[in-house]
Amino acid sequence: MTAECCGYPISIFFIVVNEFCERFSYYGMRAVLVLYFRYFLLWDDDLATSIYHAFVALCYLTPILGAIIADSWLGKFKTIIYLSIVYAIGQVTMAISTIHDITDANRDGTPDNFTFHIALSMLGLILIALGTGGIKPCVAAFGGDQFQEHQSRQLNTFFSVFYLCINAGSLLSTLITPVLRAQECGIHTQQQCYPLAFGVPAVLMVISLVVFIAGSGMYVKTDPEGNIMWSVCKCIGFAIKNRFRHRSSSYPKREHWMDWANEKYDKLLIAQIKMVLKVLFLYIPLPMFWTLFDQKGSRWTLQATTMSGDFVSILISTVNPILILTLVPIMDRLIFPLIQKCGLNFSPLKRMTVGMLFAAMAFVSAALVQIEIDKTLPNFPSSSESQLKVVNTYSTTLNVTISPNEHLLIESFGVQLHTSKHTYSTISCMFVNDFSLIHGEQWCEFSRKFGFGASYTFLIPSTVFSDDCESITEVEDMKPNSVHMALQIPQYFLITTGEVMFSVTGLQFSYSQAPKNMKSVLQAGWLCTNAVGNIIVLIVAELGKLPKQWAEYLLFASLLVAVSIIFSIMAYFYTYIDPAEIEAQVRKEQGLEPEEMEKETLEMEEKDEDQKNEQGVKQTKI
Ligand SMILES: N[C@@H](Cc1ccccc1)C(=O)N[C@@H](Cc1ccccc1)C(=O)O
Repeated sequence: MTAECCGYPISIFFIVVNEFCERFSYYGMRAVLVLYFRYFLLWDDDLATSIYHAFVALCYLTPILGAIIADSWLGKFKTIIYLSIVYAIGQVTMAISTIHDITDANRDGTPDNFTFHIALSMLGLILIALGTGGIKPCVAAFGGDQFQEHQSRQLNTFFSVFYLCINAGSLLSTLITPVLRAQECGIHTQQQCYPLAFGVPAVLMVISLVVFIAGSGMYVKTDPEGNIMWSVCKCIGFAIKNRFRHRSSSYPKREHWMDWANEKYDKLLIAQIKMVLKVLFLYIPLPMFWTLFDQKGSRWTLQATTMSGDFVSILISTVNPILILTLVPIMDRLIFPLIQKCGLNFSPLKRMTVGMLFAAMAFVSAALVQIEIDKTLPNFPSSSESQLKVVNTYSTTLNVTISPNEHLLIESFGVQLHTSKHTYSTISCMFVNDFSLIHGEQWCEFSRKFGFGASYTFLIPSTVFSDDCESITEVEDMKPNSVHMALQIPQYFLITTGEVMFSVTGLQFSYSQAPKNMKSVLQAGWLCTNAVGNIIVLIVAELGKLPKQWAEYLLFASLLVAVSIIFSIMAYFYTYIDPAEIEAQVRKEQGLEPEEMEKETLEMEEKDEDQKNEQGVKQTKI
């Protein structure tokens, strides 16, 4: 009997606090990682972003490893502890790699041995990816394991609270770590304080581990039932081989292709594999959601840089977790119960489909914003056009006539331009920051705010020597960004609503539909859909760019709508199961008690090994 508080096992308190600290550590480190590559290691933008994305992709591929270790070998509890130690070591290594004084022998403020810092930070990142990815499927599943059968309502709430903790941790850290980086620190010279920005996430990871260990006495710990993944692979392999051997029509068909493993494998194992495969099959269309979701970190951020408004980076990194913290309680307490009261069955798979549609709507909204932005952007000559700029420095308007040419993109400044068809009146080029102009002995102070995205030309006549700064003419060649960033709020709102419906539900669904001994594996499968989604972003969005950004947004929205239709059809044919009930039923059919079942599986494995050994002996004799 586990200790309870308000119907919840007390042990989950340690698990959610552990998750909060771990996510603080992960997102905090991620928030300053590209800056570290760019300004500490002095990598160019391309290298910095490529290594960053490679690291993120690795973080979502390692869950499979963690799940196999947990379900087949160490169990979830020990896997979380061991991999958290690896993770904490990785964070500490990363923090040490950012101390410039270690190799700054000449004390000029820059490291003298970049190879040392690069090697150490890469080692740190590999350990972090192994740790964060490895424990990810285990922590959610381990949290679920703490609940008993009568606590199914609390179990669903747990996954929502778990998601809230993730976002509270990520929100705080993405706000705090950039501020820590902006501090100055150092032994010989004062530099931007990367050791502090990476050190705090390292401390949080250690705290996360300590909190998890502190709850040790209270957890429900399930031991792994032998090397389950190996047994699963062998069983599937045998079913395929056996089916192939009996492909002639004289053999009667079987209900499921996995039933071809009946001759050799335990019925319970076969039933469990069927449950897992059914869910994994359902996951096939899901990466498309993440393909859209993950573009908010790339495409949408770039879109924001062409808009007006301050605090771009802070807004971008915090809007998602802030919305999650607001929307999860609203959905759980208000929207879902209301839908239920209306007599509608809003099942998990329906929620996920609606989540996809919300993400598609977010992209339609992004496309509309893009169209507005495009209207304000300057015209640049295409590869088949030429551009002509005419600048008039006289104080009176000049008339210039140009013979018509359809390939000529004409801009003119202080000039009435006549072609046979149109009259143009525009402007040209170039300073984008506050500056002082020095001309001989004369200073002309320009102190004004230049709008982002704008381009200016300052025309300085020779008369400027006669103390006449006023005669300098300012021409605004390109207008500053004028579409306000607030227009992005609807798309962020829609995608986050989609995330709550899709991701929180997916987490619950993956847990509830998995057999007891494969909970982590299905969580890892769920996380893999995200890794695949990221890979699709890299392939489709990077290689196959459409000429117009809004068209690309609409293309992604249409693809997701198509995928959500396919998913809804697949979901229609999916029957929700209670894995524990099916397992009990199979056991009953076999007339076996649970312990006997385990014994039988072991005997089967031993027989298998003996057969192999025998064959080996025979072969040596021949
Ligand atoms: N909403 C995200 C966290 C986030 C924080 C700051 C900026 C963007 C996102 C979230 O809850 N992530 C979860 C679930 C998840 C989502 C996508 C891929 C894997 C897991 C997380 O565990 O980090």
